[in-house]
Amino acid sequence: MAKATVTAASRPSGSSRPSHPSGSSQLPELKASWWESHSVALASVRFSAMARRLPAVLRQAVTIAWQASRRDTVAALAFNLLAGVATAFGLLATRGVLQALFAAGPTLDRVRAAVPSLVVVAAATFVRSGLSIIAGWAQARLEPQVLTTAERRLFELTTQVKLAAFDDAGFSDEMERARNRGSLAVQFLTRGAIDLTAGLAGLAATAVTLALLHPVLLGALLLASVPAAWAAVRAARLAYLSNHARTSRRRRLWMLSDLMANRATAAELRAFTMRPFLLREYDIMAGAETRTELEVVRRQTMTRLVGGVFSGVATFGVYVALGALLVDHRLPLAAAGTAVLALQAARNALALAVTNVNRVYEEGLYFNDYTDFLARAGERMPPVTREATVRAPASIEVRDATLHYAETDAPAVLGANLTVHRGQTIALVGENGSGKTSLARLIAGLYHPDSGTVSWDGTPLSTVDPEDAWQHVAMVSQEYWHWPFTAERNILLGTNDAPRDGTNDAPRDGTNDAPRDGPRDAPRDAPRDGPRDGTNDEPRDEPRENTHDGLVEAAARKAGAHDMIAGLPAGYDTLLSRNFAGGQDLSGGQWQRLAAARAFYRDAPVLICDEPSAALDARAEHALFAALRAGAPDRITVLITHRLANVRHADHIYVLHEGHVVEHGAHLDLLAAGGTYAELFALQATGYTAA
Ligand SMILES: Nc1ncnc2c1ncn2[C@@H]1O[C@H](COP(=O)(O)OP(=O)(O)OP(=O)(O)O)[C@@H](O)[C@H]1O
Repeated sequence: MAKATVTAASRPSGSSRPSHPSGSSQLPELKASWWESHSVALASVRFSAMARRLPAVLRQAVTIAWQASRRDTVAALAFNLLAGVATAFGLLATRGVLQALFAAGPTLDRVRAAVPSLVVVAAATFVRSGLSIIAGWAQARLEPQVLTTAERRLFELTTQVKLAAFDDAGFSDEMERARNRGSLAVQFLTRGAIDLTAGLAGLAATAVTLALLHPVLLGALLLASVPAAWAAVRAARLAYLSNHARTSRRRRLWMLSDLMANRATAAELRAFTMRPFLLREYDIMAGAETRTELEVVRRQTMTRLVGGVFSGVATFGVYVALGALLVDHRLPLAAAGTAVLALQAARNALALAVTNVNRVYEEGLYFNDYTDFLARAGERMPPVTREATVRAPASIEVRDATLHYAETDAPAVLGANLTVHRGQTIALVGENGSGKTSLARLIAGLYHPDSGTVSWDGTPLSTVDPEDAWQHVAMVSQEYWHWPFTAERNILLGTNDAPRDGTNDAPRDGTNDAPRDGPRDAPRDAPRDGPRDGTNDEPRDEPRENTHDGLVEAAARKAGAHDMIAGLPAGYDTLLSRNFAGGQDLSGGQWQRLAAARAFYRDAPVLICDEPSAALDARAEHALFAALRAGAPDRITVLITHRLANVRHADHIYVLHEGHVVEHGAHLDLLAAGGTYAELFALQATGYTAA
């Protein structure tokens, strides 16, 4: 039996409370993220800088569209460009029509002379419409593919970045922006880029026509475009800046709305009469939000007004130039008539182009958040270290391990040392915040220590692909998620077995090397003995060890969850989420049983149980620990619990205080040592024995 060791540790000092100014929100200010200064700088660029930026944004949009579908990208761009060419043909043919009509001679002869050009005009109009429709079709096909590509890329990274990334306060903000707006921006940007192409193609067509009619008209057209483009870009920038400034307020509003209209908070909200406080917070946030929005709308309207006035003046100037050329006899009447039509078409094309310059610029800013997040997340990927591989470990050794979470001063774990062999159970105990969960995360390879090592069979986890290690870990964590899947899928989570409902996770190789009693890959539609809806006449007393269903059921039984699941309306097939039609919810203890069943099903050689019985009733707790003890000889078990009666069977107990291991040893040795463990144990025991 190991000797108990007791070391000294200092006690925590007192804490101070933040004070809140009265009359303002009592919710603390959300922290600014790294990207804020970056994107403010980006959003306040001048018109010229924006124009320089557009090609790069467009190139990025086309690149992502290209990745989504080459065929549709080419089709959308090419058909829009061809439609522009058809527009130019149509306009030039119009000049032929007007020339023929304005020529001298009898009306019938003039009309006859105009017919060939009229046919070209009609054909050009027909072709242009057809090309635009096909381009629109390609664009409509492209957009959902682009969105899927962008989202898929995002989720590939968010599910793979180091767990430590989530401890960075800015990361969730960045992720939210990229997820909520950034991915959508990719779709809008693609739409904007293609519409901009269409607008520019139309503009180019009319510009070519005007240049052929008279070069001066081209200059006039360009001059007329500037005010409208300026107004559009400025309005977009105002919208972006206001949106950007409102992010943290909107998040708070969202949080408040979730607190006030949520089943989970409804009871506590009432019992603690929190309604006035929450409504007041809402009023403060929503009031500020509305004021900001109204101010933005006012400034946008002013901008558009100024842009409109200048645009009108510029257009008037163009018509004056046209009139002067006509009076000067430097432009024939037919050409002047064509120029009027071309200018009309140019105005439409310009409106399309300007609207989409606006959109592309604005979406480009959001898109930038998306690409920046991808880059930032890419930096936080686990290192691709395949120097070594790990198999189911026979021993785990922690040497002088220290762990600091991001942006915290005090280490969560400080110089921890422990060794555990297969067949052993170690228990981590200590006060709240003493570092138990953090140490368990190090053991599981979810975090790597800042200094020191965690080795499995002598291989440091920092040198292996983390997924290699996680395949050998099962975890009943303190804060397990209520996965909105069926009861069965909740037990199967993350394993390579296919559920009967076909919502299988992507298969992973070698989920578990440890031999199991029965096959884990039984076919999805393996014959079932009877209904699983809980109305079965013949209760399934004996698990069918060698079938897929049998293994799920056996795990549920070990966790004391089978009877509960069998009693659900559709048994193992019951959806455990009230968000779905026919979905059910479970009590806290029932969810915890399910979490334990998941760990038993995974049957991994390393089992981490972090407060696995916190919500269980006494009988269920007793059964759970009996099941854990029964499986202990085949695995390494790490047990964290505040109920010390449950750790007395552990082979070795580690007592933590402020990240230090301050005592360790077997139960009886620690009692004999008379340290913190003995004190806490006696305290709990008194609770049961006191009269
Ligand atoms: N993700 C995190 N980011 C920053 N600090 C964290 C994080 N997780 C834990 N901590 C801090 O690290 C310290 C140790 O936390 P840990 O969860 O390991 O304690 P614990 O002993 O498991 O506590 P409990 O008994 O309450 O579960 C605490 O001070 C906690 O505030």
